[in-house]
Amino acid sequence: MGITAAVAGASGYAGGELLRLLLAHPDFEIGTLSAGGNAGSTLGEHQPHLLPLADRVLAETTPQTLRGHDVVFLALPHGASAALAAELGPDTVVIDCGADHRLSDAQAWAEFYGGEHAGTWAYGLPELTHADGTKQRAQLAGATRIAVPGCYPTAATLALAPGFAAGVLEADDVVVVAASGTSGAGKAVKPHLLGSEVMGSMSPYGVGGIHRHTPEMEQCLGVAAGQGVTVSFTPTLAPMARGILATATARLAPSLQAQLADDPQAVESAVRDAWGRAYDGETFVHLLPEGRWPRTADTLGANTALVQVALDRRVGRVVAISAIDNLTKGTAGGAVQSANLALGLPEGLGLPVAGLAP
Ligand SMILES: NC(=O)C1=CN([C@@H]2O[C@H](COP(=O)(O)OP(=O)(O)OC[C@H]3O[C@@H](n4cnc5c(N)ncnc54)[C@H](OP(=O)(O)O)[C@@H]3O)[C@@H](O)[C@H]2O)C=CC1
Ligand SMILES: CC(=O)N[C@@H](CCC(=O)OP(=O)(O)O)C(=O)O
Repeated sequence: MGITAAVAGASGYAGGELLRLLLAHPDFEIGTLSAGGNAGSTLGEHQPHLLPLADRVLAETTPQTLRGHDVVFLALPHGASAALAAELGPDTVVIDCGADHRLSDAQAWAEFYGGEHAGTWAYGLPELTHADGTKQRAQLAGATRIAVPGCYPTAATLALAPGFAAGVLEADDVVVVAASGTSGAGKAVKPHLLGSEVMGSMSPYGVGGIHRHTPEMEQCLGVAAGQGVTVSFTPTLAPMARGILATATARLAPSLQAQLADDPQAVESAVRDAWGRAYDGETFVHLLPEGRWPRTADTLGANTALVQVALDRRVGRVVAISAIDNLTKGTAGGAVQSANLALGLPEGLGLPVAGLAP
């Protein structure tokens, strides 16, 4: 008998991507599928691409329907997971795709989300490089409660963390601008996501340091730097269903700044080496060869992050770019990768590394 997995929020985008990946995973058996108002309908009505599960009836999302599985994946709106997880028993591995347990700073939670902070779970970004050179995956092995990162923080962190861990970047001048496909906003109907609004146009939103992923990026990069990092983040909406392209820039650390005029080549090598070291041997995060740039199309449907880094010599800034599929590495793929680690399975088991381009 395989490892039994329930998916709450199965009718949504994140839930659908979780099920696509779980269907291809050799060790998971898919148990309860649940939803909110759509409970009682079949999965096929909401996820027609998941043919093998089309006739499964969606249960209500309650502790009773989710109990009795080895793993429960929660792909629910913010605020729904704490009460459910409390009823699931300490031995059940709970993987939460929502934001409720990502932040360790209750004040940041109150400022960006409002309401009471539900507590902090192990942060599910295995490739996050810490200041001491270790990786976040060490904290996920055997964990029973895991918070899956937000999609933008996944992209921004994987782009910049190597530079902070290696001490080549300044912590107080980080700028991230990222473009996301519309599936990042979920399935619920929103006027600004109508096809006629999105097609043929790109638009910014959450401008001015107010997007709730800002403190999450600062938390991740702070772990990499071993000190506080401040980030100016601007999200934009792109006319595509999936994908995030994050462009992140940060000022060079003072020692490298000083070296720039005399020996720019040495500075460039120090920068490239930092990223090369961090991602050498990683299955899902790739530093591209020099001169090649990340494209969202190359990550579609794959649990990968493609990263490139360059030095802007003229202004002494490092430019790091990453591409992910927001629903795969940015949500469901990251969730399954973390579940593999929690359960002692090979980290990459069942996860795709090949994208869908063009
Ligand atoms: N989309 C993305 O790229 C990312 C999403 N996430 C997170 O994943 C979670 C799900 O997001 P996403 O799939 O995009 O959202 P969707 O709106 O597409 O799906 C939401 C799911 O939750 C269910 N649901 C809604 N309200 C309730 C409720 N009160 N009780 C039980 N179930 C409910 C819905 O069921 P019904 O159909 O019945 O309404 C649906 O299955 C969110 O926390 C999101 O922040 C994280 C990273 C990236
Ligand atoms: C395009 C778009 O709208 N994206 C979402 C982020 C998606 C994500 O990662 O969400 P959670 O933190 O909610 O899990 C947004 O900006 O709110």
